[in-house]
Amino acid sequence: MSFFSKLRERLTKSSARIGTGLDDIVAEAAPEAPVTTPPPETERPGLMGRLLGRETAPAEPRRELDDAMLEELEDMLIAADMGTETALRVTANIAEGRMGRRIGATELKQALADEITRIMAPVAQPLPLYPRKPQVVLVVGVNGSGKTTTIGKLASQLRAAGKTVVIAACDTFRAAAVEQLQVWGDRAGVPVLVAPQGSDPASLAYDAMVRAESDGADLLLIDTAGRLQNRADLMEELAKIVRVIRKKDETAPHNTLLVLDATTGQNALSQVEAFRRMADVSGLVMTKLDGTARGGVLVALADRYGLPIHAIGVGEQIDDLDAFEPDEFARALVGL
Ligand SMILES: Nc1nc2c(ncn2[C@@H]2O[C@H](COP(=O)(O)OP(=O)(O)OP(=O)(O)O)[C@@H](O)[C@H]2O)c(=O)[nH]1
Repeated sequence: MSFFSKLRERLTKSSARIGTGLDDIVAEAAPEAPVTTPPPETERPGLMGRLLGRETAPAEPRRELDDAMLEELEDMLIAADMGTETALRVTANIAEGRMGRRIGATELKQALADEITRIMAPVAQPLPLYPRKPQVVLVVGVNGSGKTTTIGKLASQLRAAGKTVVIAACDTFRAAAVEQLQVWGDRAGVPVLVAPQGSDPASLAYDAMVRAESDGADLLLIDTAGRLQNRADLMEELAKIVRVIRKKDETAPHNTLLVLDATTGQNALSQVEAFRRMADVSGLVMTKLDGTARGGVLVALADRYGLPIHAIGVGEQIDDLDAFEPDEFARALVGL
């Protein structure tokens, strides 16, 4: 099943479903109100249909767009993790030119999808690849967000594109994390540099730079620890990794990817804040979009930070990393 049908399925099952929410908002005031405006061209039967006397589908319920309806819309978008500021702005834009008009759920969904696409389009950018060798990609994020999995998927895609890749397992604190990365490295056919548990991550990062340079690798992907609860330690650890890799290449790291778990909803926003304070985050990977109805948080993230979304995780398998397609995402999110 494709990601978007998976996402759509989740959204229709979930209590946070935007599409059904929009249907409900329109239906709420619709039954008593007589339909005074003709249905739009798209809802009228075509010429052939009229000639052949085909039945028209029953007219869609409509509701006059007023302040009360806008407020309901705003509340629903906030409940769908879009964040207050973004929900307000999106609602205001939808209202423009439509106030006082009777509108149906399809028009409302289309208008919302257009707004979401407009916000998301600028952030849909694949990971930029540079001629510089090795291109150093520092991968940050809290434990469990999907860093290891994402590095494995990314390494596999880069290899398939003909790039040579080296991975450094710089979360030396957790033996399980290192083992897991080795499994992913094997799957992707990419060497994984490891160090004994508890050893200095920065010294491993340095060794990895030496190895990547001597191998002539195109990219070095560096996994890091994600213990946000020890923020000061983590900040120092990341700063030290950056310091030592700059001894080999003062322009490194060339990308700092923040991996975010989409199922955490609004929490993703505070993780962006925290990691931006610790590292020069250059782009995002949103994982677990296959398992959530909280995709609205991507809109809030894009609207607030404008950080590129390089890829989305849509499952646990090696090829479950997709490019982010704003239009398809918006349509799936609103249930079109
Ligand atoms: N459904 C789904 N699961 C994912 C996705 N990405 C990662 N996971 C799962 O999320 C869990 C955590 O992923 P990891 O890659 O281990 O996360 P991590 O950030 O490296 O965490 P640590 O190893 O604890 O540092 C694993 O069970 C993954 O299989 C995704 O896109 N979709």
